[in-house]
Amino acid sequence: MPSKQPAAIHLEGATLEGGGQLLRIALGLSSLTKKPVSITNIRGKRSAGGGLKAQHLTSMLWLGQACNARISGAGLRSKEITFTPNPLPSIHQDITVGHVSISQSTPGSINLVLQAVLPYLLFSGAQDPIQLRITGGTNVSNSPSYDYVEQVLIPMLSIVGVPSITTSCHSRGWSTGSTRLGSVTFTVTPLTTTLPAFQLTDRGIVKSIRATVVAPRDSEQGFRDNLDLMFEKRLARIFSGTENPEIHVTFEDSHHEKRYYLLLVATTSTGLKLGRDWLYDRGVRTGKTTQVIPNIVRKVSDDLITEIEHGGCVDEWMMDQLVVFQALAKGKSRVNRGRRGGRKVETSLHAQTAMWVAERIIDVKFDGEGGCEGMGFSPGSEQGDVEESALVEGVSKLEVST
Ligand SMILES: Nc1ncnc2c1ncn2[C@@H]1O[C@H](COP(=O)(O)OP(=O)(O)OP(=O)(O)O)[C@@H](O)[C@H]1O
Repeated sequence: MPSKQPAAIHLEGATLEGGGQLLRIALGLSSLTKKPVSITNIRGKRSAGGGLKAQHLTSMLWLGQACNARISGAGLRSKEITFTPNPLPSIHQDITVGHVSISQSTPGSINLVLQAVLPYLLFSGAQDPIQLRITGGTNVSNSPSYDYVEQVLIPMLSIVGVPSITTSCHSRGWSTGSTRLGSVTFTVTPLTTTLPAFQLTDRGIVKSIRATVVAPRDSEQGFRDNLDLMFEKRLARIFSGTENPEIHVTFEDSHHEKRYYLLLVATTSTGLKLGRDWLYDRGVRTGKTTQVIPNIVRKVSDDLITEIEHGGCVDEWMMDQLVVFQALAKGKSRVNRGRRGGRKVETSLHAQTAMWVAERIIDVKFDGEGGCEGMGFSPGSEQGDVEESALVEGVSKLEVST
């Protein structure tokens, strides 16, 4: 006999970090497990009233289509949604044919859309690589840049056992001062078996640093000189214990006087990546650029040294971005977050939020020390609570009501 559809799991959107990440993780896990979720007070800790921005709405609509969900409340600035995946087995046609295209008409972060849909694509049960093309912003404040995703996130996912993800950036899109959108293709190889538990416990020593600068052409020499000076002064702190440290600097013209971006990535002897960056895309006026470059170099190198000196295996951003994979992996994964001032590095608010959401939607528990016994999600499996639902009959395509 068909069982009743379970009540939606309610999440208060202002909890902990109270931003868009709560929604992305909730919808990603709901789409996979088929458990309905309702979120109220969406982005309740953000200014300007919160609610869904275009980036969040786009991600939700795509996930809704992918898992054949019934959605209520889908609209810009909406503060309340209910997302009810169709529990019947299905795999979206775009995934089966291996081409997914997600277009944004504003420079909303491409990489946050990726964050929303990646777990679904990886665990979809698809057999072949999927080309995922997303338009929007590649370098957007308060989000992972394209460069961070390529140089830190993807290598770290590979270390934890996620199959190959390759990227190709067709054009950059910045969060201000442009109508030009960026465009990136990610080629994602889905998992064919459960993701095994992973152990990020041994940090090793820093062997190399890569500096990526994207800035106006006439600032290239200034960046190179300031980076040289910084490495000279801080070599011992960055490369403590390394005999032949490697430093690579790459420069790309941002073609705009107000667009400055610097990413520093440390690679350790155990292959781990720690990254810190700065996006300076406004408020730079001619004549003041002499101050901008040293300030950016100082800020980013200070932040990277803080990450290096805690001795942990992840930087602040990676800490929350790995949570969903720990939750879905099979067995106990551990992430060493390092120590600062004689105490363990605190769980970031973003990471606490991701854990809170995962614990509410799936049966996992984080131990507060970087450990979690994951649920062992099988790619393509139907893990919702509903056996067969009469209630969702007729839901064969995305339904959106505002
Ligand atoms: N400089 C950065 N490098 C890498 N990742 C970053 C960086 N800044 C933020 N992030 C990541 O971006 C995500 C931001 O989530 P958050 O909820 O704050 O964003 P959002 O969807 O833009 O929502 P909101 O507009 O509500 O802040 C987190 O996963 C965080 O780790």
